[in-house]
Amino acid sequence: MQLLLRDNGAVTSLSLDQHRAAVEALLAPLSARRAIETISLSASRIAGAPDAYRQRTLAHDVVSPTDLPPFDNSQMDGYAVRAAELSGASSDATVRLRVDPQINAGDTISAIEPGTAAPIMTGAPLPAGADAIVPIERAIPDHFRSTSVTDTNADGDEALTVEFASAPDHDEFVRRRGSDVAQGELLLAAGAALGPAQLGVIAASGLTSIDVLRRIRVLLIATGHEIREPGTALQPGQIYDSNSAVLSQALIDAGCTVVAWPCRSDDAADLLHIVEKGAPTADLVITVGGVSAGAREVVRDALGPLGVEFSHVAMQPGGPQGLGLVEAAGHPSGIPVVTFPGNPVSALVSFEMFVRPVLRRLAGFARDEREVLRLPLAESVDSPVGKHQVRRASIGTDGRVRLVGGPSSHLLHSYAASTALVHLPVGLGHADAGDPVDVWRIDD
Ligand SMILES: Nc1nc2c(c(=O)[nH]1)N[C@H]1C(S)=C(S)[C@@H](COP(=O)(O)OP(=O)(O)OC[C@H]3O[C@@H](n4cnc5c(N)ncnc54)[C@H](O)[C@@H]3O)O[C@H]1N2
Ligand code: MOO
Repeated sequence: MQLLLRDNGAVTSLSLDQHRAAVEALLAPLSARRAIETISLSASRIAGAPDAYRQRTLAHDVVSPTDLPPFDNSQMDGYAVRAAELSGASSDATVRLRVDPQINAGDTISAIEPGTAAPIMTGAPLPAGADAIVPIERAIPDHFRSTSVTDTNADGDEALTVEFASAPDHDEFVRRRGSDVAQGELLLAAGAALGPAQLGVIAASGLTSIDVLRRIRVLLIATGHEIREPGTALQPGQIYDSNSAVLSQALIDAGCTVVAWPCRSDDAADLLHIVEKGAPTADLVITVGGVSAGAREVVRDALGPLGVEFSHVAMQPGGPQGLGLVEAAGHPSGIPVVTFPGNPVSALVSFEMFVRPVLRRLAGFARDEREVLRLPLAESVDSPVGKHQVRRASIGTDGRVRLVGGPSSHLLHSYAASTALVHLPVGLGHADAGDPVDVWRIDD
């Protein structure tokens, strides 16, 4: 690996917007490089392997192979009629029609004779000759009768009949073939996120496989001599690795796949080994920890000489940030590397602020940014004037926002108890109870 694009320079100070723009520019080429994969579709597959279908976006436009609905059919349980035959019907002058055989959903397409009405169920094919449906509630009688029942008409003929006291409009309660989407029309556009309705319309059209964008593959490297895997015994001074869990889940939620490969060492060679081995099958490397001002900072020591540039962003938590392109096998232009600070709250806030929106845009989600609410504070708050501070909070039933825990970036438990992030921008310094602040909901 060698230095690409960036020089290993001194730490620069950046505004939040400057770092956001830098991350966006670094990751932008990922959209052009994304491979396509074909996934098979069926309800049993979706239920059996839900992860394969979650947070997916279409690689190409999909054209409908069929009309939907595929044939004219009834929108109501009722009678299929010729509307013109009932044009004079009123409560004073009802029109009586002979009842044809019943048509159920799934029956083949039949026909009605003039002067007849066919009992028809919702979704059943409209018989030839009919051009309107009268719901059963508007027929006399307002319930279906057995074919063994007969009425005697004025001529003395015995037949099952039905009366109508009003005239339907032409096409009333008829669902015309192709009225949802016609064969050859765009079924779903490239980039469409596949939610329930999108997967449903693909199934309705009879398609059994679709091309989707391959997920962005992230090599996630939590670092630190002190971190250990939960479930193993801790020596004094060691802690369990929470950042691997925090960011794996955050990345999966953003539509990525993750290889979490912690570096439980402060030795730059160990980190470089992980990058070298993991990068060929990844699109993006995210490291956590090892970037501040300590005597040994594994990320800074290992990746600084390779071109990753470290800066201090005017944000708290999440001040120490880094990014760059690092040469790696399988990446002719270098693999993008984003480095987060190690405090777990700093790492997750960094992800929220800089990476989540870009990854969601790359994944094609219409809602890439968090929803911003403007809500009054339930209490006064102080913030560092020169920094954009992000506090953890919850939204009360009174619509006021209550801070959860203090500003320190080790308070992961407070984050876990929060439903919102509160933004206290550069220059604010102090806000009183009742003052409005920008709030992101994070409880979706
Ligand atoms: N003299 C200075 N000290 C520090 C500065 C500074 O500017 N000058 N910045 C502080 C800020 S702000 C932050 S944030 C941290 C960032 O430090 P690092 O990115 O180098 O992270 P570490 O030192 O490796 O860890 C910080 C903290 O987080 C814990 N940690 C790390 N990894 C994990 C993990 N996977 N799971 C759970 N907890 C983890 C680690 O034990 C430390 O307590 O630096 C400040 N210092
Ligand atoms: O900026 Mo550090 O991320 O506050 O704790």
